[in-house]
Amino acid sequence: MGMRTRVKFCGITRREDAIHAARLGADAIGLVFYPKSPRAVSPQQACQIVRGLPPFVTVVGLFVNAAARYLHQVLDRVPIDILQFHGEESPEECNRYGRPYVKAIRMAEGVDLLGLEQAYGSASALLLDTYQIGVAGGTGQVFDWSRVPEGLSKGIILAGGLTPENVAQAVMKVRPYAVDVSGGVEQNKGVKDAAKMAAFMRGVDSVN
Ligand SMILES: O=C(O)c1ccccc1NCC(=O)[C@H](O)[C@H](O)COP(=O)(O)O
Repeated sequence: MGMRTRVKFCGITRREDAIHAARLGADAIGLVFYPKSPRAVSPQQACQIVRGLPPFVTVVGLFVNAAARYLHQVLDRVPIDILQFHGEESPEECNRYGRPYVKAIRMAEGVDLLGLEQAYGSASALLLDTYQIGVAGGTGQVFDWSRVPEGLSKGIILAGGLTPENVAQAVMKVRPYAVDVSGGVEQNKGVKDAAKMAAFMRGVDSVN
């Protein structure tokens, strides 16, 4: 049996969704600190969401080209375990906070993943997300999974348009370290659907 694929539920805005994620055995929840996102949370909301979360559920703080000052403000207030940079942050910027981080790569045409893996050598993992002009992330669209090259040495976090229906196929095809989902388990933007979250976990477990 191979290693179990980790699961991250991203764009959590309600405490009950965070607790449900933990009960289902999710490995991580993502909080979006990007004011333009419909799933954005303030530091205060974030603290309420993670309060009472059981241990060993990783809290990921997602930022898009954020000012260092804002990022420090969030880190001072919210117990974040790992940063996710979802914009055009350079490796130097990602390293500036002395915290583990994941770098999101939008799968635009011609993207050189092997080169990016070298450039972001200090990243814990690369997160691969769908490229859509003018949208920073949370597109709800899949990209062509066959574009993930073999020979990457870091774990891949697969994102972009995953759903309870397609996640098993995605895991079989890409064999990622983890899968990351937002829109595919929502009722409305920012509001997760408990049944869809459970179905998503079952989809992942069906392959492991
Ligand atoms: O969720 C957002 O609104 C968002 C905005 C800007 C940058 C990133 C954003 N979300 C990132 C994610 O939630 C994940 O990449 C997600 O797994 C992909 O989203 P989805 O296709 O909806 O599953």
